[in-house]
Amino acid sequence: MSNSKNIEKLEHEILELETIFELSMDEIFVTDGAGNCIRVNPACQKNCGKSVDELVGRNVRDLVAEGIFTPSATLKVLETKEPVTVIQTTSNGKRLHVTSSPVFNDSGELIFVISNTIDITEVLSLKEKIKEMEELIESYNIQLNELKSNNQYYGNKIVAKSPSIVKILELLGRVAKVDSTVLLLGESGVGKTEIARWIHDESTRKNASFVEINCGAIPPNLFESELYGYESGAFSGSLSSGKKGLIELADNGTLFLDEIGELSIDLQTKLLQVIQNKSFMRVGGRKTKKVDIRIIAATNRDLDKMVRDGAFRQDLYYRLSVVPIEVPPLRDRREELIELIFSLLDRINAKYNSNKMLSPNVLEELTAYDWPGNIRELENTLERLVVTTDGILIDKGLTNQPPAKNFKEEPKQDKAFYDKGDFVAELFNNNELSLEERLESVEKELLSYYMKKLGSTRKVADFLSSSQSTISRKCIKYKINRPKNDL
Ligand SMILES: Nc1ncnc2c1ncn2[C@@H]1O[C@H](COP(=O)(O)OP(=O)(O)OP(=O)(O)O)[C@@H](O)[C@H]1O
Repeated sequence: MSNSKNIEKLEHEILELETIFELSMDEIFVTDGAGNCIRVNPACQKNCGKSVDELVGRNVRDLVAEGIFTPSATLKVLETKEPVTVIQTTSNGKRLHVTSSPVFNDSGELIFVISNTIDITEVLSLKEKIKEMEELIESYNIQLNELKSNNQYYGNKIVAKSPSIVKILELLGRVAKVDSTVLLLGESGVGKTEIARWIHDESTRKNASFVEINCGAIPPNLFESELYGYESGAFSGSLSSGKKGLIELADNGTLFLDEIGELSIDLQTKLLQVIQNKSFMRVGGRKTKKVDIRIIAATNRDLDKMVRDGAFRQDLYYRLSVVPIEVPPLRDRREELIELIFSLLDRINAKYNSNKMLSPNVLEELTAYDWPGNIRELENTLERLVVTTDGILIDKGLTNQPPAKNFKEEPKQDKAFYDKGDFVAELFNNNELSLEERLESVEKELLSYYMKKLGSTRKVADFLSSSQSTISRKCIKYKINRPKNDL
């Protein structure tokens, strides 16, 4: 090959190498054997905030002394004459992975140090986040195991850590074995139903039914047929086979009379007869039936005052309050707030097949809040946090969304539904209607009522213990108006 051809080839190779050097996204930093920068590519600007001109000619000792980067892999190579890798921090906060290698001449003198630098700021910050998350999971696991072992005596479902609840459950554990009637008093959402179920599960009746009657939700004109059942042909529209009432369904088990304070005096009288005689007669029947039931009643009303005001029968009150128990509100049970939060979160995660966790900040916010709506309000709030958070970590708490209202409380006090006597009469008296049509008209009436009252499918689903998708589907089916912003 001629000389000129050789020069041309060399020039081409130099151009090729220079282009690679200039365009490399990773920084290449070259010093002489004394640590003076003789070459660096433009990638240095984003790594340490200095341009090529500001670095070439400078000694690495000065650059380290000025805090432009530290530590220097070049200096270590100058000391050890060996290739070195370090994690470097620069003056503009970047974290760099730097590998430096020595280059020797034929006489073994170190003539260059060549450093290759990769920006790993993002990788390191992700690594730190993963480590934090792992530590968080570990701390939650420890807390969870502690909670589980503390809670063994009361089973996994019911949280009992505060001295007041522990005392109540100890007493009720003994009462559960005998058939004494228990009256559970306390604000709405404090866990009266949960405790009633627990008594049933602890009793010898646990293999028979636990039948819950919400006394405030049964329309008065259906009370007898619901509670006592009816014989075939008892009234037009009744099932030809007759129907067992709730009292009969609870035979050998527990009858839980929730919201007992909502019963009218007339219905109180009927109930008293059942409790006294442990017997009843189906509507349209001729024979009384004996039942073996254990009664537990609950209310958030002041029954004592209702008796004084003549709104509740004194004899029924005495019958029910053999063992009266005042369930304290959540604000007086702060010791078990964290346990409750974890237990409810577990339940909600299982419901949504998710695995969300609370950040320490949100946990702190939840434990500092007063929870006027008690455990149900806490449960609703947690459920909302779970369904509205995208990632696995719930890190936005109450400040961004006010705690869920205690939806169940409001309509329970409202008697508007009971005024629909005509609607109920039509259901029973219009013989043209099939069973399907009658059921649909009840469903439509219920949903229109609660949509008006509560204003969103989510709240109605919550109140009626259904899913939001079911309520939405039924609203569409029955052409029930939904607010524009209904989520
Ligand atoms: N000790 C507890 N441990 C775990 N969950 C609980 C506990 N107490 C209550 N809950 C949960 O809190 C919610 C409200 O409790 P519950 O329905 O028993 O309250 P309540 O006093 O009967 O309310 P209301 O008077 O409105 O009927 C339920 O979802 C229940 O499962």
